[in-house]
Amino acid sequence: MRRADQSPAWAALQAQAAARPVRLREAFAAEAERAARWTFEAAGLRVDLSKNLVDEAAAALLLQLAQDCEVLTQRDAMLGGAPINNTEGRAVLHTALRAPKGAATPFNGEVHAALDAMLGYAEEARAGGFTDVVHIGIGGSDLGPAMAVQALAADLPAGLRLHFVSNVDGQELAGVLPGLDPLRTLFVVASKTFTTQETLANAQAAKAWFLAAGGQEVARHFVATSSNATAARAFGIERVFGFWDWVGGRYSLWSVIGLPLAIAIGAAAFRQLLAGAHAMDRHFAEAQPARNVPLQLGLLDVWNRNILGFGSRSIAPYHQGLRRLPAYLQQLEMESNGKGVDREGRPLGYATSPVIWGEAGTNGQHAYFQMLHQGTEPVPVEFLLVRHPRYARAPQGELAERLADQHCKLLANALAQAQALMEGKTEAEALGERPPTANPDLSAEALARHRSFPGNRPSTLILMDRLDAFHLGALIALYEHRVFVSGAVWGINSFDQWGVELGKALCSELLPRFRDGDVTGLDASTAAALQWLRQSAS
Ligand SMILES: O=P(O)(O)OC[C@H]1O[C@](O)(CO)[C@@H](O)[C@@H]1O
Repeated sequence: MRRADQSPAWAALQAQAAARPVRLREAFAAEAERAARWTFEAAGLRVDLSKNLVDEAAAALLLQLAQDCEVLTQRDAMLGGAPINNTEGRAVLHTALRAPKGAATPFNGEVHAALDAMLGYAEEARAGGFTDVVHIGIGGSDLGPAMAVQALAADLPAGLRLHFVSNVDGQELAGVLPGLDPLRTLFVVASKTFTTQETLANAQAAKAWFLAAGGQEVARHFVATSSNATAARAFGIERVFGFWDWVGGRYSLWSVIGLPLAIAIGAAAFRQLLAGAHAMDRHFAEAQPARNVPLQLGLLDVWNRNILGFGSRSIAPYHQGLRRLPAYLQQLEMESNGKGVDREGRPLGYATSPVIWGEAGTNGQHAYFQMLHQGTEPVPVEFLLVRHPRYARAPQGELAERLADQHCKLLANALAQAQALMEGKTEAEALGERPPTANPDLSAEALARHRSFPGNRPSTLILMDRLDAFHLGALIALYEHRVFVSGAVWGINSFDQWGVELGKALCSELLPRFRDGDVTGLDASTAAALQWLRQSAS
């Protein structure tokens, strides 16, 4: 299997970008079919790549690159259950979690037994008189359910509140507990390993609060989702929903880690989430390379990162329910592809994961879009738009009209931003403008330079009819597979995360020093900070 830089297409892509850079204004003027050509459909999602700096020559070379790097062979190995997480000797089978019952996918029987048990319990909990569910987990054991519960808030039953506690900073838990009735609260402790410092600390504290506040029947009020049932039981939790080592933390929403989401939206909707993801899996497995959306997106990511040199990508969901999507995607992409060596441990000579960041629209517009439009470094932006809003309680009368109008404003803002990034404004176009707030002493030419926009800044539109469980499942699976594709081209293992270990180990060494004040052997900066923090804490 070749690595990206061993493919002849690699150098050809660099040459292509240097010799024939794409100018979007001109490309749209010259290509009547450009929007249609670069718009793809999969599993209910419509993805428009036409405002990216790509052309037919680049597309052909990217497909050649994918072929040389055997991306589709790697895809088939993943789907078939080969141990592609080579540093941990594990298969990577989150796709098996959303395959329908009876499908010829690995572990189908075990998967559906665990799913049925989890969904059966979710329905039990929904009917069990709980008013609050507190989910305690971090990283992949938090971000997926936390993001999805917000995204599907319209499906939550009245009278049920979901809380997510992840940070070891006790202020988060302390902000949640006081509003709770221990007799009507369910705690779900989620940790694949059941060794994670933050989760265990929060779970211990929650249990202590529960007992002190008059809670009884820990077995009814605390359940766990973990692949380490022994540790969960040692912690004192009887009911443990298990899963397998071939489910990576950041790919675990589809497993029992999705329990709080299942409680929030119900078993039927959770199955819809799986169905949406499975529809995307099938598309990824079966669609022709030229129309395969995850493949095309993953290759575009390589083009943007390595050939055009863009160091980050901004996620702009124009949907308040998707406000945690950027955080979710940060883990998905940066923990998966933030690697510096290839699968054999050889250093890479090229960049991997971009920085992923963003904020829900339109809020981001009033914060950092200035930089996106006029900053010195172009940042590809991904706009997510939903045609029909959904509300937990349908607004009535004038409010309904006003909110419908606001939805149009939301969508118009998203399209306008993408347009502005692409079209820009030349100095000549800006020359005649002098807004009342402009300094009268500034020359017309200088002002025009301040008010012009370089344009030609790439963006992608991802559209869907409505944000329901099916479409959310498809969307997340789309992102999972595109991350897989870029990782496969880069020749890296996208499914381990050794980079988180050093900090964890050093934290364990530092923690006792906070108690005894011993700074022996520490670097001067760490020692000084630790001593200062100990003093100010007392
Ligand atoms: O589910 P666990 O084992 O508590 O791990 C939580 C998270 O911690 C990490 O290992 C990183 O520290 C993630 O990969 C994982 O999602």
